[in-house]
Amino acid sequence: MAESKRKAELLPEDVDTDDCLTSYTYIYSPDLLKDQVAFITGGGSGIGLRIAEIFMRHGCDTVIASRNLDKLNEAAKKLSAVSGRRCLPLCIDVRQPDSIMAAVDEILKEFGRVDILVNNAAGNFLCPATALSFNAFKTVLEIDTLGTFNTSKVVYEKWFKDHGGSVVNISATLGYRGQALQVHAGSAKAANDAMTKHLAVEWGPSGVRVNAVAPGPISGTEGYRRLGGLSREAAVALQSIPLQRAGNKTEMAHCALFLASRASSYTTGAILVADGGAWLTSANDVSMLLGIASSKSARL
Ligand SMILES: CC/C=C\C/C=C\C/C=C\C/C=C\C/C=C\C/C=C/C=C/C(=O)SCCNC(=O)CCNC(=O)[C@H](O)C(C)(C)COP(=O)(O)OP(=O)(O)OC[C@H]1O[C@@H](n2cnc3c(N)ncnc32)[C@H](O)[C@@H]1OP(=O)(O)O
Ligand SMILES: NC(=O)C1=CN([C@@H]2O[C@H](COP(=O)(O)OP(=O)(O)OC[C@H]3O[C@@H](n4cnc5c(N)ncnc54)[C@H](OP(=O)(O)O)[C@@H]3O)[C@@H](O)[C@H]2O)C=CC1
Repeated sequence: MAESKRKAELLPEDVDTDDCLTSYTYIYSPDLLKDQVAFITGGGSGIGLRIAEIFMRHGCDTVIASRNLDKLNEAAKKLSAVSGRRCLPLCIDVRQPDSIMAAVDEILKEFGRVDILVNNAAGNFLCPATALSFNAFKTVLEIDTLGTFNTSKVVYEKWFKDHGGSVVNISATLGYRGQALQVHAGSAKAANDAMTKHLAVEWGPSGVRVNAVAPGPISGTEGYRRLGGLSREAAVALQSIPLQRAGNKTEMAHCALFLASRASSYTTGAILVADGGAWLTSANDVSMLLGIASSKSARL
């Protein structure tokens, strides 16, 4: 098969824009999430923004929530324009349970329901353990792990407990084999994978499914830029991934859509690995591939 054809098949329409897609071809029924409401943390940028867009293109209204309200307001306008659905931007810090409680009260007042929670908010940077301050490790744990628990608990208690629902956590395969410069994020995401399974068991009887998507390197995102994805070395390193490329945001949104929707109605406690096979190969240490030295004082 010609190389160009093979690559074209691997890459669904996507451009590494920080914006919404200019065109979209449906894989699932356009009505898959019709009239549902999704609450997406960190939905104003990157993977979260694309998840919001794809959900809205499938008939869903969304709430996008994070710390920067200006960014969210701008994103919400664009999302509504491309989808014709409603998007409510709300300011929250997932480390602050009070801010989540206020947001969920607002969602229930505005929409009268919430069907899907996507725990996408996270923080990460490359840093060797010796240079990582106690507060830096704590901060990443607080955003990624406590933030996921805080948001899940509030949504469960205020709505899912009595009405059922679907939780989708955005994890990462970066720590599956262990990696230098990533002890904070790898530990946080590993805890989240455990949390996914625990909550799936505990909340299943209430009709709540809890699943996770575990991405590898996803282009056109802050995470990709922060971890060196735009470097020349990364272009070479990406060839060590079995699918020989980075993933894209639309591909992650399709995984989240599958797990959020009735397409996966008998699936709970699952972690859907979407990393092109990256973690299966031995050469998957980002710092090693990018030639980043893990010196005692390095701060990247
Ligand atoms: C991408 C690689 C490409 C190619 C490689 C090719 C092949 C690889 C093959 C396989 C690999 C497979 C997979 C890996 C690939 C990709 C994995 C990507 C994972 C991405 C995960 C993400 O989470 S991405 C999300 C990115 N977005 C963000 O981080 C935005 C949000 N972030 C923030 O708000 C901040 O950065 C924050 C997390 C620090 C929180 O901010 P705030 O609450 O304001 O906290 P601060 O007060 O600023 O800081 C708190 C303490 O943290 C210290 N700190 C801050 N920044 C750094 C840093 N850069 N280094 C070290 N320490 C830092 C800060 O000093 C504070 O500590 P003190 O002790 O000083 O108080
Ligand atoms: N990009 C990649 O290659 C990979 C990404 N992932 C995961 O995908 C998800 C999205 O990452 P990506 O799109 O790259 O990065 P982004 O930086 O675009 O997304 C992170 C979002 O989290 C929000 N956020 C951060 N801290 C908080 C907080 N305390 N409270 C509320 N919201 C917060 C940010 O908004 P604001 O600043 O307004 O608060 C931002 O919108 C993350 O869970 C990440 O770990 C996993 C593997 C690979």
